[in-house]
Amino acid sequence: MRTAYSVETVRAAEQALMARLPEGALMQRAAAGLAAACADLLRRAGRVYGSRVVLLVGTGDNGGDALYAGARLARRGAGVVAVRAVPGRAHEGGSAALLAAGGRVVDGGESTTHQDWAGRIDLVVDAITGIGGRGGLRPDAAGLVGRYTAHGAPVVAVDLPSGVEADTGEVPGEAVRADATVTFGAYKPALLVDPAAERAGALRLVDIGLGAELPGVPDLEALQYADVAALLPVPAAESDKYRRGVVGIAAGSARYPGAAVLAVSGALRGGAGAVRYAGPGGAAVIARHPETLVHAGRPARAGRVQAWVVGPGLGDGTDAVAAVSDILATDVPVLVDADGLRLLDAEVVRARTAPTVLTPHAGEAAALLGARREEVEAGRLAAVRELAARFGATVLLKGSTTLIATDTPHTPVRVNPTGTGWLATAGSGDVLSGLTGSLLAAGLAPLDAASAGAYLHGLAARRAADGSPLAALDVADAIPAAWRDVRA
Ligand SMILES: NC(=O)C1=CN([C@@H]2O[C@H](COP(=O)(O)OP(=O)(O)OC[C@H]3O[C@@H](n4cnc5c(N)ncnc54)[C@H](O)[C@@H]3O)[C@@H](O)[C@H]2O)[C@@H](O)CC1
Ligand SMILES: [K+]
Repeated sequence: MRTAYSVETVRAAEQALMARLPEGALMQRAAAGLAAACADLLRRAGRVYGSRVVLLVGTGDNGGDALYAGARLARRGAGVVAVRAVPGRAHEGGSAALLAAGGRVVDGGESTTHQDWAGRIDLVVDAITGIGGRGGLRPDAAGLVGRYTAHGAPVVAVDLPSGVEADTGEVPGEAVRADATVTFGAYKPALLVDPAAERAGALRLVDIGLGAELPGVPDLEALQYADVAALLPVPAAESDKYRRGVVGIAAGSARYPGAAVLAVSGALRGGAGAVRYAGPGGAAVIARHPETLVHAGRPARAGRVQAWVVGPGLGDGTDAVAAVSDILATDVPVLVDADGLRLLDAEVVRARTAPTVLTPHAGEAAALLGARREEVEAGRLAAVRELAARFGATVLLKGSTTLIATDTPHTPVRVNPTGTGWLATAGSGDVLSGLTGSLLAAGLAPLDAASAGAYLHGLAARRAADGSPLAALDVADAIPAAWRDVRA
């Protein structure tokens, strides 16, 4: 499990650890890890000796980390120039160390030899702000970043790309775009949540001994292969199709019969023992998936299921309204997606005795919150938490970073690490809801079903796309391969 902690938690842990260590020890650990990461990058393109490194340093400890790391690189023969974002102000001990190692310290506006390096810089280290940064880069700092990154040298961010909001992943103004980020002690939420995360590049976590001081429950967590493998249902010797779980799908309409086929295609690969379809798309479903149990009438009369999926392609006619109300009235877990979300009443969802999972994209989430789509995209973490609280539900917010939150206090928000831009294709959400519903029917808890579903779906999409456009059914067809990857 990859975990991330808020700034407040990281600072508290650092305080506790620092109290037991000699002055400056933590910064030295951070600097050693940063220097090693920079040296790796320099070696990949050539060698450390004789390379040219520019450190963009702010006034705080983030700059201090870079200055001490720069001193280490200078001692290995790199040419290192620290450029101060604020004239005359940078971490004193770090500046002295760099100077003593043969590096230089200059102000942003100064005309010095390092400017002749333009186009010949091997590495830019961004250390303007770390967890102490607020409100996007200030204009002079942004100007400095623009000047030194214009020639395309690789950029390594220290702790965080400067200008992003550490706790939320928001990017309120100008921010650094890094090729790699070397972070200390723990991941911060911004490193896992877009739009900040896509500015961080490859992540490297440096152990500074903070682990024992961090609380057991993080703010965010991202499942990895082994975590997903442990969640996936495996049929026991005595299992039969009913014991493995039956998932009901209420999707599709005369206008959108394809949504029924897509949701069923996801559900068939999700571990439930049988898929029951209720709605007007039965003929299309059977034509593609003859193993489905179809029912043409209202879901209430479709027979017993262990979980329902309602919404994809349902439209907003009287049948759609009836399907949503029938299904929300049941005492089994329900996943509501797409058109179903437009017919939701928060009070009805809150009053349910069994769990409810909502799977909106940013536009649907915005409609549920009464906000603008851009607001949801800019503040994904706040949006998913707010929706979970308002509806008393588990909410999977789809998008460039898919997030899953529950309304249970002190439960980390899950970040899905898989996926591909090619997944932004019509019908792929229908496959995800079928798949996740199937995992619910197989007995996974809502948070686990949603996060394992998103993980498999993203992995299947990567396999199916392999660098080319894909269709939603391709994603469904690749789910078994993704499942095998995870369990391998
Ligand atoms: N606290 C600790 O124990 C450790 C901290 N470390 C480093 O220290 C960093 C935190 O240091 P600080 O608390 O000094 O804070 P930072 O160095 O992250 O930033 C604070 C400084 O940046 C300026 N600033 C804030 N917002 C700005 C903006 N938008 N544009 C330009 N300048 C801005 C502030 O005026 C302040 O002087 C961490 O991110 C990490 O890199 C590491 O050395 C490991 C140990
Ligand atoms: K930084």
